[in-house]
Amino acid sequence: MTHDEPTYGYLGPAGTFTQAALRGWLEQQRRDTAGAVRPASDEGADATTPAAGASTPGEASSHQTPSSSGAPTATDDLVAAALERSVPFATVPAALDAVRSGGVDGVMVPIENSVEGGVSSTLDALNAGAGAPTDSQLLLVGEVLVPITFVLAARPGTRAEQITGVGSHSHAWPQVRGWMASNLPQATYVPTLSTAAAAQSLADDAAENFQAAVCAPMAADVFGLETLATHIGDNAGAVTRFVLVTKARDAAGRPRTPAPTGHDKTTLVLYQHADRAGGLLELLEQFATRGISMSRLESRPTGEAMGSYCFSLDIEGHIASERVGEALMGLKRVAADVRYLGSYARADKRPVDVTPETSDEAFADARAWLHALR
Ligand SMILES: O=C(O)C(=O)C[C@]1(C(=O)O)C=C[C@@H](O)C=C1
Repeated sequence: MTHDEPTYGYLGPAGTFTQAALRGWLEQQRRDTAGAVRPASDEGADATTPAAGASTPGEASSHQTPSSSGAPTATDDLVAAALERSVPFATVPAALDAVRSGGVDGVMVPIENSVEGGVSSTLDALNAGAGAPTDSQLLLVGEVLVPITFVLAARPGTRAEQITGVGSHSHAWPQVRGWMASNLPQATYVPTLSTAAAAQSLADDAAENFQAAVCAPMAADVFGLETLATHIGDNAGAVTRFVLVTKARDAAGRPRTPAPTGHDKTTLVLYQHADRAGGLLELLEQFATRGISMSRLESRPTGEAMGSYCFSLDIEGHIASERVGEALMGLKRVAADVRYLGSYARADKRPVDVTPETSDEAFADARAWLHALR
């Protein structure tokens, strides 16, 4: 993009949880850059480098912090303006394509839910471009956690007994299945592209085979629906994790990986050479021997043949650290393909746990020792 201020996309329409995640990420960026205080790092973060994410769309600014009085501030205005410029996309692949083509600078997409697990469509769409030429590769540069609260919404005046179908996103429905079985057993599920898309169809009188939507409270507001029931999620603590995706390189050809913060994670996709006993163990050993903890691991079909899988995973630590770098080199030797999807700050800011024998210093000492022997 050539304009000064970045433009973001999200899985839309307005009122999705993904839009809420984008708002949360923009607010966090503004707080971080306004505060401009770097956390102490165990992973090579350097007090002179910009805060994580500042090299991504969102950009550093010297604007004031939000006021404690609650009065609107310049920071609030900037977030509101960024949201105003943001673009809804009907599907995750469409949103990622817009980043690749330069139509937007970054997009927020759902990747993992605490009840339903990985969002397969996102994992597959991210991986689809990861083996592509460098100029169309994508990079994860940040994450956001959003607590999920569902409502049942319908056109004003709709009565419960008139509801024979309920529209929602495929990841939302399993999170309310118990409530539906107890409260609307007659209703069948109708899949929609997002929770807010179901609400929008009702508002537009375009819903086919459903009279109510499972969506965020915000979507019911945006589309002028009546809320028939609140807090209908089966798990009150449900959380969805979203990631901000940009192009791997900016217009000047610089890599966009944000600087280490000391509380980073790295997302990878690994391919085995051939299915054989201990194949996955061989990949995971690369992390274990370097004291690297994993926070997500799932297998996804490669689509090439029955039983052919790759592994999508998140590990603790930043690619700039010695231990993660060494693990990636180890993987490069033993795996058929290693796809790096990004290193970025954890939303919960939990510091990476580094033991003395896996610290950057320990790796540097060992290398110096070997060098002296050779
Ligand atoms: O449909 C939405 O509102 C979304 O933002 C998508 C999505 C998802 O893909 O998991 C996000 C959070 C909820 O868990 C359900 C749906």
